[in-house]
Amino acid sequence: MNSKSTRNETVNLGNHKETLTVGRIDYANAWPLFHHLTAPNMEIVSRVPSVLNRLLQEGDIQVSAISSFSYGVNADKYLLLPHLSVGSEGKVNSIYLFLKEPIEKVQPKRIAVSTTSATSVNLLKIIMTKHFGLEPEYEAAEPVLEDMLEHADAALLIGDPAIHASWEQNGLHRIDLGELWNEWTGLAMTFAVVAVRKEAAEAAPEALAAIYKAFLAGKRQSLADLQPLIDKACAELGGDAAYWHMYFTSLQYDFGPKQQEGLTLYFRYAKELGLLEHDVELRFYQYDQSAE
Ligand SMILES: C=C(O[C@@H]1C=C(C(=O)O)C=C[C@H]1O)C(=O)O
Repeated sequence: MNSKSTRNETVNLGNHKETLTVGRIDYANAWPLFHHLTAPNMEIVSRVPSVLNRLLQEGDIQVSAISSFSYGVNADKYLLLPHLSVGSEGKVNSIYLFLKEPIEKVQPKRIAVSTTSATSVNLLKIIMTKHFGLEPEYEAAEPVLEDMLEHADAALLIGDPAIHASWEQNGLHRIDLGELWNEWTGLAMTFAVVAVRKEAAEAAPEALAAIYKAFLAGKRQSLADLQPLIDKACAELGGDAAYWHMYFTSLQYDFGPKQQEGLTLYFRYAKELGLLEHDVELRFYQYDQSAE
């Protein structure tokens, strides 16, 4: 083999194995999907959900965990990676509306909502309108509870800041949005999905197949032994092992018929209220082992 053909071989390999950038949600809720995720031809960027939503929408990254609402907005451009999500059927423990007064007693007029969220902000609007029959004003705010409540009657937090606020003795009332959704509709709620841009799925099928396989393997490994995640959470976020065991086992990471039913109803309500412009169909990436 002369040096020319060797070089060509390398170039060909390079074309086939394009690198994809994968967006990772920067909160504990997504750790079971990402903690063990490794694949060749992959770079990872860690951000809060709203930033990942924008990076994937603008094509700056090709694959990402995103707010499920953002899938609803961009469904024509994305495919869902099957069997991957972050959600709950009941308490989610990290998506809370904190209120100065119980909602049965005082109707909130102004609600500050975290700039990091898309799914939960719109879920809150659905719940306020359709469940409580209320039309409060919403203002986007950085996720700092005290500041949010300076000008508002209630505040929506998600992710790690919501967990930390739930540990404080702040005298606030709180509503767990996953729990309320489940009591109201009887269904599960999916807050995050993992999506790929269609053109990336076409351009880099091998890299995508390898990353998808790594996602499934990494999730399986995380759920088979939660201890490394629990240890990391105690060290980085505080709290004790019992709390984090409860937290990771309350969340759901699959995206089966139950989760799809709940998310489909959420998209229907969002469309009814004008929060989404279109009906949303769930369309999936077809994993093809021979593509690897
Ligand atoms: C479970 C959670 O769900 C998160 C909520 C999101 C949203 O509201 O847009 C996005 C991603 C999820 O990881 C959480 O915040 O803890």
